[in-house]
Amino acid sequence: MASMRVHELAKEFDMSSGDLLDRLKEMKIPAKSHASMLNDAYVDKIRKNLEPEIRARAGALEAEEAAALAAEQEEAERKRAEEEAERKAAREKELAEREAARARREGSRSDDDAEGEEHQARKQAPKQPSAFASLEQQIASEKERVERERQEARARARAEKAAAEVAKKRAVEEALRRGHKKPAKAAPAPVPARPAPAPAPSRPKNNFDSLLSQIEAEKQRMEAAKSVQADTRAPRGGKKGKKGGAHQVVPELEAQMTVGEDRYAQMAVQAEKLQRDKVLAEARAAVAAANTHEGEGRRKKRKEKREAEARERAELEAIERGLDPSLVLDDSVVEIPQGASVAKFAELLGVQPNDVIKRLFMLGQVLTLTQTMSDETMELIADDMGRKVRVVSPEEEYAVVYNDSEADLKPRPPVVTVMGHVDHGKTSLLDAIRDTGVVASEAGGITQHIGASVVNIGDRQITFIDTPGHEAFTAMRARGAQVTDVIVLVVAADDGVMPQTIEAINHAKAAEVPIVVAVNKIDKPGANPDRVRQELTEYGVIPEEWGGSNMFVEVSAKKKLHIDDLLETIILQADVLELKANPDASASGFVIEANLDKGRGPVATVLIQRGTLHTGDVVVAGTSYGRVRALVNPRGEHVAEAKPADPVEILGLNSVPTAGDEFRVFEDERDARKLAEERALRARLAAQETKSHMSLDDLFSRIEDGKTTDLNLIVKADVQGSIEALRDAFDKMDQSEVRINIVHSAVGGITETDVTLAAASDAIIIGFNVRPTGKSRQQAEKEKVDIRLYRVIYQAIEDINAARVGLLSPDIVEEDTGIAEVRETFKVPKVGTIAGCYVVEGEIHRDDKVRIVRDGTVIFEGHMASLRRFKDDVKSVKQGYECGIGIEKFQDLKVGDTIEGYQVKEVERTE
Ligand SMILES: Nc1nc2c(ncn2[C@@H]2O[C@H](COP(=O)(O)OP(=O)(O)OP(=O)(O)O)[C@@H](O)[C@H]2O)c(=O)[nH]1
Repeated sequence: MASMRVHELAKEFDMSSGDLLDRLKEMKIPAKSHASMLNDAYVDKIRKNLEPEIRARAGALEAEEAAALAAEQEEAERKRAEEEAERKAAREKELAEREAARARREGSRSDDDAEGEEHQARKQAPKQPSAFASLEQQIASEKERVERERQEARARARAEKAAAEVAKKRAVEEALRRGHKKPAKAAPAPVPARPAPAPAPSRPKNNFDSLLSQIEAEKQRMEAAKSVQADTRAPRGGKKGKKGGAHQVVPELEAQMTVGEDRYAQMAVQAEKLQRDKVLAEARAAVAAANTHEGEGRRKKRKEKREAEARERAELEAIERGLDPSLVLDDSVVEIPQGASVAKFAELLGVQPNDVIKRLFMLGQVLTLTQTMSDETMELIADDMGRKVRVVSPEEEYAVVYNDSEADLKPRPPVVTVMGHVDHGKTSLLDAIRDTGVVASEAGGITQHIGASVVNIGDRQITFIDTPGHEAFTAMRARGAQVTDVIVLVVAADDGVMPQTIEAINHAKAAEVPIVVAVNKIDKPGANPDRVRQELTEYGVIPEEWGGSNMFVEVSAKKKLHIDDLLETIILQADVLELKANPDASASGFVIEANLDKGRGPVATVLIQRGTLHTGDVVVAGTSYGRVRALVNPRGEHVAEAKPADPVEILGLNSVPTAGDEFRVFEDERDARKLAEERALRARLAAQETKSHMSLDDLFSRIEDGKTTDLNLIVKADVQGSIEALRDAFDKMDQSEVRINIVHSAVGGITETDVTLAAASDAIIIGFNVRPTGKSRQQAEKEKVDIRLYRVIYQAIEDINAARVGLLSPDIVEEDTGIAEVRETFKVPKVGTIAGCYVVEGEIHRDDKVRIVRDGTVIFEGHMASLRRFKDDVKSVKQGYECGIGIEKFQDLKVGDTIEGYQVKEVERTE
């Protein structure tokens, strides 16, 4: 036996669910609502407990019903008898009255016998009442019949209802007895054979005052009945099924209607059927609605099921991949700063750093917590973890847009770059300008090379970028550093327009910078300034006096002729440009030169473009940052501030920035540090990412073998300008066969890290006026990293070009002999400085050429003046011995310097 719900059981017992719940409570059977499920045991117990009660109730109901029925029947009988008596009395009274009237009429007729035929006819009229009397009787009997039938129908309905109730109770008893889940379906509700008739038309009054009105009423009733009947037989086109339609046709019902059956009964049956249909229709609609609802519910459930399955799959996958499943379900994108360390990456993703390290290891990358991850690696690892990340560059993070109002802008000096063909006199002209300007008046002629100079003409200032030539200009521009307002194009009057003159014009035009032409060397006999003017017109540089827009000045750098004119012309050109900047803001600009100063540490010359820079300001310049310890102007003076277009040296940076780097003052030192460190990490990473192995000697054979098309270089130099110049030269090389990549470049000696990086990225190290420091040389030998040292750029370019075509075999090579370390220095009168040294490597010879290396940088090259052991001159000193060394024309030896001995040897070409 299955379980049942409370309401089902309540129905079985013909009681309300509430009542049953109360009883269940008494029986201590747990059930909360009508929908609560009752198990078999409880159902049995309930039945057992309630059976007597139900039985008794059914019995009581039966007796009660029988008594009520009897009383009702008795009452109906009594009423009927009363009515019958009333009717009889009325009829008798009426008959008596009629008899009396007739008697009266008989008496008067004997008095009126003499009246005529016509009168007789009229007199016969009183015979009419007898006809009406018959009709009256008919009406009365009809009314009587209707009333009787009505009474009988009522009694029958009551009896049937009582019988149905009794049957139902019996069924319940039967069910209880048989233990059925549900009682036998209760007898269908008896359809009253003769339900209450349709409302009768206005009932005639007992005294029948107006027979005509009664007749009329009867007619109306008949008509009404007829119309009802007609309606019930209306054509099938009727609005079948319309809610609330009282006279709809039910075809199956029509068939049920027997011709002889009482019309009212038929109508009642039909009404009931209609009612049932209506209920059914409503039920169907409700079911349909429920189905629709259920449909939606099902769809929703299906969707939820699908989602749950997908989630489950993702979770399983995550578990298989060793992930925290909850992370997989997180769709949000995490922003990670570029160059983030493993620890930072893990922290931002909210994952275990060990997990990240493990995954990195699986990818073949062995990184520690503090090591940085590349953009690609971060994305790979994140993807591996089922996460989404977006790598944000520091520039993006700290992006800033300057928006100065017109009122804040003040006039500023112009910034000028000198360009021109080789040997046309750029350097000489700059020197001449400096001599003309205030610098020339400085005592002792000490000039401070900071990468830019300032000259004053009256109360006007002009800033010159010291590095002449378009290489530096282009290199700066390539890095987004547009610092030049005016270009002075130097053209030798005796030589005219040459290839680099044209290049310079093109660069100036590309940068949309106006050109002032300095026709130089006019002191020379073969000088022809007009020819220069003429030639320049071909390249769109047209003198003002010829209707163009370019100002021309004829000068002699050597003889310092018309230098003032040139400066005034530059001022004029600047006035045309209306150069302005906001001086009342935090400073920003570009690094134009940077190096590592022996005594002062990292030094950067910056050109202020906006705002005013003060000592004590916190700045970021490329990957460097720091608080400005001192500001030095081009005259070597310490200044408290620098304004727009001022070049100034910054002391206090933590490292050497790169020429072309943007610099900016930060309010918060922590932000400055963060940006700089992130940039530095990114730079290191970029260097680390390139991997392969290379030597300049086998470049050609590799190209032939089709093994490589890349030449990776690490460039170290004493000044940034050399790096930029080399980079620019490489950019111009034909790279169709060999692509040259500078994977890392910096100012300073060649370190062990450089060698490691070179080994990792299969790069060659190129050094300009720098030397390997510490154990880097040994490491390079061990790792077979090719280190090439040069003094001039063109040698490096020549070598690389030669290597590309397999011609690399230098005629002359420098062979290192030995290295001595300066442990002490002595001032010897009339001789100069003598270094007390210790030979750490090889054997150093008296006739060796020497390099003096300090902090990895070659600070001097020359010859030995003396080599002594104790007081004796010796020819050589071997590793592990002490000696005294004097250097020709160099007295600045310091403890910690290394003296490298080498010999220049001719080597036969190997091709
Ligand atoms: N007669 C004469 N000689 C000049 C003049 N200006 C420069 N020179 C000479 O021209 C040569 C080249 O001068 P630089 O100033 O080195 O020329 P540059 O354009 O800087 O050369 P690079 O740096 O090699 O591109 C030097 O020997 C100068 O002395 C001048 O006005 N008259």
